[in-house]
Amino acid sequence: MGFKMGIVGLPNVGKSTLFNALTKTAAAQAANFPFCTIEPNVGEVAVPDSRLDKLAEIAGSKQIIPTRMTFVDIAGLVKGASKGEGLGNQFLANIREVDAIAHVLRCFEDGDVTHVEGRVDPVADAETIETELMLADIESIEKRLQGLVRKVRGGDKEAVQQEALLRAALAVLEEGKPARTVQVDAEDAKAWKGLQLLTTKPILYVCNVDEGSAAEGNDFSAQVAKMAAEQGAASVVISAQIEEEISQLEPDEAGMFLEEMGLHEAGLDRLIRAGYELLHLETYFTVGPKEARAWTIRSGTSAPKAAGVIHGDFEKGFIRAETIAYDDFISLGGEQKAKDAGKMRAEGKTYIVKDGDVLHFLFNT
Ligand SMILES: Nc1ncnc2c1ncn2[C@@H]1O[C@H](COP(=O)(O)OP(=O)(O)OP(=O)(O)O)[C@@H](O)[C@H]1O
Ligand SMILES: [Mg+2]
Repeated sequence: MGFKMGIVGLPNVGKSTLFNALTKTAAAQAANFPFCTIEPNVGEVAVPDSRLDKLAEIAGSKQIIPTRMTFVDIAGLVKGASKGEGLGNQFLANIREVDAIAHVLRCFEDGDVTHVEGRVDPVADAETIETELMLADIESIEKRLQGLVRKVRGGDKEAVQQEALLRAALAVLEEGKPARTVQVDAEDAKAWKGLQLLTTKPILYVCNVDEGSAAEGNDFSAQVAKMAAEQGAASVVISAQIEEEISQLEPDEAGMFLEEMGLHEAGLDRLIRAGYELLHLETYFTVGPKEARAWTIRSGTSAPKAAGVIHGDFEKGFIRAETIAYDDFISLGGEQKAKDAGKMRAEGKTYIVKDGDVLHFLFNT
């Protein structure tokens, strides 16, 4: 499965710098010129979770394997992109494939780093990008509606449902609002998601600030936070440049550096967690002497589906999940002690896995 966040924004705002920091590589070329990135860069990032270390310590696990999330560094978008300006709309398709958008906004002043609009104004930049995504959605909806005409006439149920959803999206888009403002009934949720409209993707605004503002943010990031709150979106403050420097350091060096900067944790950890929350993701654990491992599920996932994240056979042959809540595992001192205290539950097919559950699956082969 795996969840994907797309890093989106105007050219030269620090997207590739952020990507390199996240993936602790220099895989993406980051440089002070617009349209530096053309082909998307894809990387997997470990999701930080201190619970995993505690579980491993108690169980004496030899290996710790965090769960992962994919980030995609996408080429810069400009005004008119949906009409072929800049690098055009070829890479709007890259955005279509992601589950959520990390929208990087330039919140630093630096005369040496070119801003494509010649001024620093993150709220206006956000609107520019959102407008392009809305225009791209309108264009793709109009095309798709034409393609559906025949099937709808023929009474094809799926086509009728799609048409209704596309029209609902088009109505709000034509009022200048993103498609995510459409209220969708539960029975349409799956078809709605299947439309892959760009402006239905949840957004995390990433305020890329100067070094000195990494701890507290600045006026620009405050404006973004206000805008995000009005939209019901999330925002984080980060200095991509510093994060890239930190990502090159050894862990204890990085800790000292963070303290000097007045930061409690790397901004990247906050960003990854915010992405996780944005997608309503949760973690369960498998813990043994060999390894302690974290796995990602959507909140509300049943035990067999959760088992399927590890292996399809686990889902198909699912019998039950021996379950210990994280707090019980920790406070009682491990699996055996939790079992002795009657805190290991046998959960069946209808059990909804909870964040932090320590699971052991029993299955037929
Ligand atoms: N917080 C920051 N403070 C100062 N300079 C920064 C900051 N973040 C990034 N930069 C600089 O901005 C320039 C552009 O960065 P980067 O190449 O990451 O942008 P990009 O958004 O990927 O651009 P493109 O869309 O062209 O691929 C680089 O010179 C980088 O060092
Ligand atoms: Mg780039």
